Amino acid sequence: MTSRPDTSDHDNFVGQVVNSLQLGVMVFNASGQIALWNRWLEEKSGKPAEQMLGRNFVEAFPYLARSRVQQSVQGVLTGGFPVVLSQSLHRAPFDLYQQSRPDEEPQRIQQAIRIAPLLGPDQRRWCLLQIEDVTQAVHREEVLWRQAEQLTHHSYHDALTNLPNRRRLMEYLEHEWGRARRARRPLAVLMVDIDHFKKYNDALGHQAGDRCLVQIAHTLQSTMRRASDLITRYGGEEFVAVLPETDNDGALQVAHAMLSAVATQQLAHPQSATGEWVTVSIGIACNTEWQDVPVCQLIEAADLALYRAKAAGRCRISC
Ligand SMILES: Nc1nc2c(ncn2[C@@H]2O[C@H](COP(=O)(O)OP(=O)(O)OP(=O)(O)O)[C@@H](O)[C@H]2O)c(=O)[nH]1
Repeated sequence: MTSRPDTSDHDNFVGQVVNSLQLGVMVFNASGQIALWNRWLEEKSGKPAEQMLGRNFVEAFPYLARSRVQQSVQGVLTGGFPVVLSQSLHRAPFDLYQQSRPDEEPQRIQQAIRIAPLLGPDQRRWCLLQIEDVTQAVHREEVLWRQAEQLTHHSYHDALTNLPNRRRLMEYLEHEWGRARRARRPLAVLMVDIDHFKKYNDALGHQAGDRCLVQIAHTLQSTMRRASDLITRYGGEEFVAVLPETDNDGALQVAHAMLSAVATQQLAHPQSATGEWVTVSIGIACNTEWQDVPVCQLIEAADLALYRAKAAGRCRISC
């Protein structure tokens, strides 16, 4: 059972309750003047109630003139409909600060704001504005977002080279392949493979092999010219590039750029039968004759072309 304090002490008691709340409570009277400013607000704003009571919204918060908060207070006083301001759109409208430790800089409080109508003692509509400190919730949300972004990045990128991985390749290729088929536009797939890479590992060690893969990955990436071009690590020492809006001639140009970019690196390969530097072979498949085949056939065609480039002596391109 709850008991009600003596009526004479009631106002003091309500005042005590309001000042003990761990949230900001502000009340505007029917003329829009601040009629209540609780202790939480005094502490977080550094402004005592005596300084704030009787002031209207714009006078008290000039930095919120014509803001969504001011409009909402006015809307509640005139229309009487409660408003909740989304914390992601209106994170910290009021100048309120929290200092966790004396030696720390005060941090601006992230705020969730509710504005609701009240029936005032003058029987007119007043406005209650509550401010909740949601700094920790916002911080947790940001951490979760960052983690989700990292997870997405890891599931679509290769850990060694940081290039998009095979999963990303297949999703992108399906998408672009569908578009190219619908619009009857060209699309090219290039399969790139490092020559004699097993011998490179055997001669220089697996870690040197890893460094070589990273360098070749970045070199191939540097040859991608359009925003829609995508180079991916297909697996092992194989890379696949997707070039939308690119016909066979365009694909040949990119493949030649890849061969020379790799040659320019002059990565010594002591065991290569092809030359003294690391080289790559490239197979090209273009969709002109493949309008109605599934995407895996385009990859297979590029793979076959790559096989021909290898068989013909490596460090070359085959279409
Ligand atoms: N260091 C390193 N080696 C890898 C990685 N992935 C695949 N390899 C190696 O790449 C080599 C590929 O060998 P093969 O498929 O025989 O091809 P290759 O030696 O390049 O010969 P060709 O392609 O015919 O020129 C294997 O020795 C794999 O172990 C990797 O992430 N790091």
